[in-house]
Amino acid sequence: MTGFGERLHAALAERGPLCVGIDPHPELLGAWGLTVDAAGLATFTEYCVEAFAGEVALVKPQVAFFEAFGSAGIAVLERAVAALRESGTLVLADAKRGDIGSTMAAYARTWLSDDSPLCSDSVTVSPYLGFGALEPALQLAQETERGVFVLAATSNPEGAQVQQATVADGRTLAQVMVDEAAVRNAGAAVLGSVGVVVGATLAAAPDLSALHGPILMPGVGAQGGTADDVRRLAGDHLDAVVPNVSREVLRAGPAVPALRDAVARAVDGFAFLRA
Ligand SMILES: O=c1ccn([C@@H]2O[C@H](COP(=O)(O)O)[C@@H](O)[C@H]2O)c(=O)[nH]1
Repeated sequence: MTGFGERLHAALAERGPLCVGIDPHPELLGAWGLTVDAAGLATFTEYCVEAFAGEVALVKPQVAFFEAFGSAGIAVLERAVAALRESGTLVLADAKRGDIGSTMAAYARTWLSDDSPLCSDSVTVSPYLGFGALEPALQLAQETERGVFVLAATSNPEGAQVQQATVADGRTLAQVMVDEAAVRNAGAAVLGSVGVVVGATLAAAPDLSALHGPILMPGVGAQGGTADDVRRLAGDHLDAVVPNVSREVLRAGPAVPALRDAVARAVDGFAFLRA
């Protein structure tokens, strides 16, 4: 197996520069004519897997919407992750984990260990307990050739209160997280496996020039970010940016062809990222 960054780079080139989110909001379950319970969640997720598996480069299940249904929801998530990975579609578990090192090690095993039922290709992590606290996840990802996406500058307006605060040398905390990720990617052949999250809703991105890793850009569509915003924030890093779209695609469901058409439209809208 090659490293996650390299596999992601190849998948984006083959299937288009897009991450599609599986976010089973209660409103969407209702709009799809499904019950807001574990059975509705299972059907919603099956439609998504059928529409996206083998078609999309990266799929990002939002773990919170599965956890909300307890063990039955987690079972749905386990099946979806396995089916997507089996099809060759890379999976990013959006779990945003971050804790003291010993607890972080357990989170890392959950999402990044070969023998875990939730084992994914990559996971989102929060560095705001200190980047060093992420070490168990960074280490396991390296050992198992998986990836992590570190929250740097998130798409929600509240994030700025913490992420735009500055440290002694004048850098923002968001920039510190990007720079820490860059250290981990040094020497990677194509693209490193430590990505960052930079919201498509931001006025400006941190300096990404040294990152050499994937840049997940959520916030397009439902949160107001546009393809032009992605272009503006991507700067010179077109082949590293992966826009995420969740509700904007999912609102086209539940018909599988309609979901696939929505994916195709989104990929077309980001054609400039292939440059
Ligand atoms: O900064 C961030 C980090 C993660 N997200 C997640 O991405 C999707 C966005 O969903 P949309 O429906 O396209 O708005 C969702 O799962 C968020 O938790 C983010 O939006 N911003």
